[in-house]
Amino acid sequence: MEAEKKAISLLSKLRNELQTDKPIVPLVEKFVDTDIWNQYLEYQQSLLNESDGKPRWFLSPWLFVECYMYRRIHEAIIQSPPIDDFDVFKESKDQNFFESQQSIIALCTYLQELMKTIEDLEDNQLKDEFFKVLQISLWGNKCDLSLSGGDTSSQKTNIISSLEDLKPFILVNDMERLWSLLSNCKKTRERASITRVDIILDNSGFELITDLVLADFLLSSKLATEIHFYGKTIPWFVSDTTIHDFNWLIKQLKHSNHKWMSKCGVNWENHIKMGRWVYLDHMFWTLPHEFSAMSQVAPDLHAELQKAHLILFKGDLNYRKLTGDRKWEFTIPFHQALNGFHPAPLCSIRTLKAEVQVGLQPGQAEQLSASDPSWMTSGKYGIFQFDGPL
Ligand SMILES: O=P(O)(O)OC[C@H]1O[C@](O)(CO)[C@@H](O)[C@@H]1O
Ligand SMILES: [Mn+2]
Repeated sequence: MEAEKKAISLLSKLRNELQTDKPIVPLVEKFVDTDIWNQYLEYQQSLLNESDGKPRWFLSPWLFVECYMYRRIHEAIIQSPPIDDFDVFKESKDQNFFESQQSIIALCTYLQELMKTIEDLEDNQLKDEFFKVLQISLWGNKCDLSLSGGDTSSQKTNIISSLEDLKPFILVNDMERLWSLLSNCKKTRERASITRVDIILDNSGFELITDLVLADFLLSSKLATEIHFYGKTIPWFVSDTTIHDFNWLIKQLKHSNHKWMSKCGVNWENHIKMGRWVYLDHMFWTLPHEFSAMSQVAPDLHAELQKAHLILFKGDLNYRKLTGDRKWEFTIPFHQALNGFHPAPLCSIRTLKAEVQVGLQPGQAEQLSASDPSWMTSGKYGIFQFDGPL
């Protein structure tokens, strides 16, 4: 109880700093990333003129301040042993999973049915199925909890039957290019050589299920032979996946009473055991840096990603970090907005929740603004935006 009281008082202090636009203060508790965070704060300070004073909540870049808020929430927890490994968002993440049960059952059933015939599918049928699981994973990204302030945001309808109706909401659609890349890898792959797809995960609960369905499909269709998943080392943006969420979810499936749900759980655990699926994390994903800084700030991670044949970045926050969260012209090429970040061919799979979007056709953004003013932030629109081999 003493620890809880302490954490709550630290969190109240944080809320007060935020609400009254106080200066952003350095982190105090020693942790693996403390020095890097404090250096980044100094860098933000260096961008200001003398007269502008200190970085502050209402004034500093949103990407930085929003990441900092989640890192300070974590600081309040690690400063309060013995509850220093408590995940303040765990309850809402689990709730999202349980509330999405029906959709999860539908997905697991769909996947297991597909598995029965996958070996016999013609190329064009396989491509159709690939596009389906990609779209499932895209719309799975609607269900994050940070947009709703942690309120429930689960998937209650059957996503598979909605795919056709949702197609007009895909603003950039590079699915064909993903197919070309992976089907080419499959055709030209020598025996025993590998095709590795890395998935930079976003939210736990329903979205994670959709990502695992995609990952399982990639293996079963032989479009890939190995999947590396990246999650977060600390609770992040309410719903993001940590190793505990990842393991918890697979266990939930495995022990489910539903035949196909538990089959998925068993298969997925097996993928992990056999090393076909590898879960990794790295502190870089919970730093405030944009991805073009990765080769400098986290060269080991950058070198690791270079070994992938394709990297899929799930979610809105990853898109903001890919593009540096800048006020880009809507028509600027994605490649340019990446600002030199290209460890391997990569694709953003994201529903739009923040005001950054590049690579649109001339006039497309203007048309959207006229017909649907909240198009950039409602999560209603989505993209598959690919930056191919150089
Ligand atoms: O889980 P996702 O798709 O990264 O969404 C997180 C997004 O939600 C917000 O926290 C609130 O809209 C954005 O700032 C952030 O980019
Ligand atoms: Mn998220």
